[in-house]
Amino acid sequence: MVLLSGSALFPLTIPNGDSRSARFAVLGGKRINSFCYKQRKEQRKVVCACVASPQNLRSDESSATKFNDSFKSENLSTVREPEDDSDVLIECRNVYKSFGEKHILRGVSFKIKHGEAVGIIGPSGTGKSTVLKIIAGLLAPDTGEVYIRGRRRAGLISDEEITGLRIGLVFQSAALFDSLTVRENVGFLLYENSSMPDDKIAELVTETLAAVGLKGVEDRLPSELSGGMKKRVALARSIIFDTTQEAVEPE
Ligand SMILES: Nc1ncnc2c1ncn2[C@@H]1O[C@H](COP(=O)(O)OP(=O)(O)OP(=O)(O)O)[C@@H](O)[C@H]1O
Repeated sequence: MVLLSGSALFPLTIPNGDSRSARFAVLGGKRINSFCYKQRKEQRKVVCACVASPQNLRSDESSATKFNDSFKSENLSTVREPEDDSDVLIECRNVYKSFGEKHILRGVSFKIKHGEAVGIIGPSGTGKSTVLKIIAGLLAPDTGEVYIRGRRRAGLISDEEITGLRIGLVFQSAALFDSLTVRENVGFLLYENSSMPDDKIAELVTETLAAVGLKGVEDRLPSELSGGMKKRVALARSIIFDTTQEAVEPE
């Protein structure tokens, strides 16, 4: 599962997406239509894409309230309610999150089924990335619960042993290691935590980069890439993380 965060990720093709449909939930604004993209592989992914309107720069409490009202009442919970809860991969139940006096999330509830693609759209500062960070386990909610495959996620990333599930989060800023090449960035987890031979890792890196539309950049440093290329490299890194679970040795 790969989560994407940030408006600058678009337009971006979604590799290996298998969703039959995708949904958008809108934070702090009007809902737009769901969209579909073509099935390309059997592998299942959930992609949460956050898109904020660049001209609507609000981060105050009123926009947060709107966001959550909209989020809860007319979007994720009602666009397409899963008929069968056994197929629910992610559930947020009445999640609240504040930063100091800023009440960002106020009772966010939704379910995402296995294989669905969901986008969260809304003005800047309304909490889209915060939702993703809570799902990924990088932030703990103040109150409320997050369930992944029916198991409660209690907090930060190290707390979970949810069998067979890894979450890759592509940040708005690509968060690459500046001093490592593209190959080393994308293959980082495998170089550090697997016994896979280097040439096999290099091969996987090249394949995954090709899947996100990048060829021949393996030996470049992040500083030699454009902003969009950096994001694709970050996406490739998340995909490798997602697709090579068996090769990675537990710490
Ligand atoms: N660690 C933090 N400490 C304090 N405030 C934070 C923290 N993380 C987020 N915020 C605040 O929470 C609000 C929501 O942030 P978030 O990044 O979730 O918004 P967003 O909807 O993803 O915005 P954008 O579209 O601009 O990326 C913002 O006002 C932000 O300043």
